Amino acid sequence: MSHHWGYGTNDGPAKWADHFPIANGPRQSPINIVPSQAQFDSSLKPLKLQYDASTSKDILNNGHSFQVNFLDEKDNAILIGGPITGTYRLKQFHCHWGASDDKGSEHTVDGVRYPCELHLVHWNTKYENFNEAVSKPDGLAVVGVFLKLGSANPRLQKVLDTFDAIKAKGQQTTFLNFDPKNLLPASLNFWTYEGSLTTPPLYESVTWIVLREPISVSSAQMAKFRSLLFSSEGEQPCCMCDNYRPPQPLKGRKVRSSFK
Ligand SMILES: Cc1cc(=S)c(O)co1
Ligand SMILES: [Zn+2]
Repeated sequence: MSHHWGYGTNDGPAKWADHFPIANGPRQSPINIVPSQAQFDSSLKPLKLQYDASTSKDILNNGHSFQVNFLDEKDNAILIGGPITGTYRLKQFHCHWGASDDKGSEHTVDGVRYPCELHLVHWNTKYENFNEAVSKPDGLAVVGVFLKLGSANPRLQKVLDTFDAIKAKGQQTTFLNFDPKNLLPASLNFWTYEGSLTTPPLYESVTWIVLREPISVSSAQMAKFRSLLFSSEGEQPCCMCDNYRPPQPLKGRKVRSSFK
């Protein structure tokens, strides 16, 4: 049976180890990235996000975040190159954000927190499907993109415009023809390290690819993220915010960079 977990005082990140002991494992995420300690690796290939024929399906409030789901029966939207070998398919993207603009990202850079972090989740097609891949050491590759306070982001606005239809946990609405490539920054320079899901079950199955260049988000757009609810319709409304896990111990892991 899947155990209830959340981001509150009684069920939040500090309590996750009670039911998911891997929370104290050797390759947990997120981490604080220290650029001066990252090692440039010239063997890293350029990152390729081939999303041309991406087929978004719907957008869901799953009680932890919003999630845009993609058809992944074919190689419509794939990730190749970078630190990975083989082909990984885009399954979904979601975000983590704060109750105020001074926090919200999961990864930090020299201790700096962004108001929001976007995760594009891909699974290794050497496995049958996402559910097979999600628990394997080389099962997933997640591209992380920081959102930095600034001008309003018109591409992001298309996602935010669906939020009134998915305000409560369990609500879902059709969301077709959205190309997440439009959410990427100009530069695909990245840091990479071996880590985990940042939510239970916290499987240590993720090759993390964190882009150095953030994309912009306005304070008003951040307020729209916070209009979502953790709670279901009819329950006491609980604002969906601070749905981020703080940085975890590096435990000797190396962070590599694709740039000098
Ligand atoms: C599969 C998956 C990955 C991440 S990073 C998350 O937050 C939830 O689910
Ligand atoms: Zn995530």
